[in-house]
Amino acid sequence: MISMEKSSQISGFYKLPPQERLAKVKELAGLTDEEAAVIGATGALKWEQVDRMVENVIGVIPVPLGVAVNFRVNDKDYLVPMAIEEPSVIAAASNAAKMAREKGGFKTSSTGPVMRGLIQVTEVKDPFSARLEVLAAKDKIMELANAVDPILVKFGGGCKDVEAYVREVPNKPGHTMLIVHLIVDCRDAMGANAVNTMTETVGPHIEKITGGKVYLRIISNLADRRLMRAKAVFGKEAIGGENVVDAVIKAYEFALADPYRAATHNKGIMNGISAVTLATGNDTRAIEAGAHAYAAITGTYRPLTTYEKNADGDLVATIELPLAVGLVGGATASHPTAKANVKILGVKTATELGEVMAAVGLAQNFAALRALATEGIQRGHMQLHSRNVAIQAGATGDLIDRVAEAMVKEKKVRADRAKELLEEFIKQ
Ligand SMILES: CC(C)(COP(=O)([O-])OP(=O)([O-])OC[C@H]1O[C@@H](n2cnc3c(N)ncnc32)[C@H](O)[C@@H]1OP(=O)([O-])[O-])[C@@H](O)C(=O)NCCC(=O)NCCSC(=O)C[C@@](C)(O)CC(=O)[O-]
Ligand SMILES: NC(=O)C1=CN([C@@H]2O[C@H](COP(=O)(O)OP(=O)(O)OC[C@H]3O[C@@H](n4cnc5c(N)ncnc54)[C@H](OP(=O)(O)O)[C@@H]3O)[C@@H](O)[C@H]2O)C=CC1
Repeated sequence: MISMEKSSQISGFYKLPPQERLAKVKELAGLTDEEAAVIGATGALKWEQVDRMVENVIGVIPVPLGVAVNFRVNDKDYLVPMAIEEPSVIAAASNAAKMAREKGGFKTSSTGPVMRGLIQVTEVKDPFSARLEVLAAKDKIMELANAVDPILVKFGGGCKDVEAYVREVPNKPGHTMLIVHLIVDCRDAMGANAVNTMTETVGPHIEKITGGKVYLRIISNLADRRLMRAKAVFGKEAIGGENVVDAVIKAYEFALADPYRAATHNKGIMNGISAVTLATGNDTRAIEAGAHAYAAITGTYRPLTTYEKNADGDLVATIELPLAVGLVGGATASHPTAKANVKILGVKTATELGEVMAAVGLAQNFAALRALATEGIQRGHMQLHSRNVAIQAGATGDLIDRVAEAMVKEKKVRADRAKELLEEFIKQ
């Protein structure tokens, strides 16, 4: 925190070289040499690379990168890079993927890499008539949109359709807006820049057609035309018996019945999906926004997965959610670690990436539900979290594992106990 007598108003901060910004922040925030050095350790990334990725750069914050194993998706094996700070997530994904293999792993499908670009048209006198005029001018609108992205069109993508909706403004009864949607196939791009450019390009033409005033022109993160689906059958014996099948179904029903539980259920899914999103340099906020908006698309917030029992008594699990991820554009192609991670994964298209991510989300959710509905989450999770607790208590070297193991054995994974154990071990 900056002390009271120092101001955070620093005009031109962004014009400084990153190391000078770091020095300034060090002075203002009273960082030690060691703290400043940690922030400034850019590792394999060069200062000029990070400085061009975002603004006001002073360093990097490395996040652990792990690889989930055992994934078999559509009869192909994948190593899944996951960037995440939370322990037990990667172990859990690998655990579920191992159990899924017995019945063939994951089967996936999708609706293709299609996004919606939104154009808000206000002050339209006759919105229902204007809507029809927009739809009638669809070909011209698509032509204008596609003219600004010939590369996307060359790859088979581009604006493919136009939709239009008259929306009532809830806090102003009787007051409407016309919302025009550009339906854009983004191929291997996430598509935000491409779609936003298209919406801005066609804006003036939409004003001409409708006689209204165009305001916002922006992609929608509720990517309901870019749905990724995955399914797996977990054999009852492989997961611990028919009672475990029933227990997982009950856990799912809890999420169906109660939005408070559904939020945590979906958080567990996103543990896996966000970790792959980050590892591949994709936009974690776009993915999270899309997933949670889709979970609430019926008006009730619901789990993104389903669980049921088949005729053999095995557990059948499915997932469906929007996943707007790309292999070109954004940081996906500019961040060297993201590029290497895509190589580890071995996906060739953005849709293949999205489908594998759906499988990871399903695996993650199943592992968590199985643990929650049987022994509880803490045994597996806390066992792995115990090392963090030991480090927080000041343990280093061999002492980290000794303190962690002792806490797990005692079933007391707590900071105060870690400190006590550490003191005991140091005295010995
Ligand atoms: C943690 C496990 C996997 C232990 O599970 P276990 O039964 O002790 O594992 P196992 O010894 O039988 O091993 C099975 C496989 O799991 C993997 N595995 C096993 N251990 C490791 C490890 N140390 N490091 C890496 N991988 C590991 C590994 O692939 C292994 O296969 P093998 O290599 O032996 O052929 C299990 O208890 C589990 O799946 N727990 C679920 C944990 C979880 O979901 N964590 C997420 C964080 S909690 C949260 O944020 C979400 C939540 C829970 O709130 C969501 C919700 O409420 O729905
Ligand atoms: N609401 C949101 O989610 C928003 C997100 N963003 C950000 O936008 C970025 C993603 O935008 P995006 O449009 O994907 O990125 P880019 O604009 O960087 O990349 C997409 C472009 O790459 C070119 N391209 C080359 N090969 C292909 C191919 N095989 N498939 C598709 N396109 C190809 C296309 O044409 P060309 O070469 O002509 O450009 C395409 O327009 C992310 O950084 C995201 O964080 C930005 C605004 C809002």
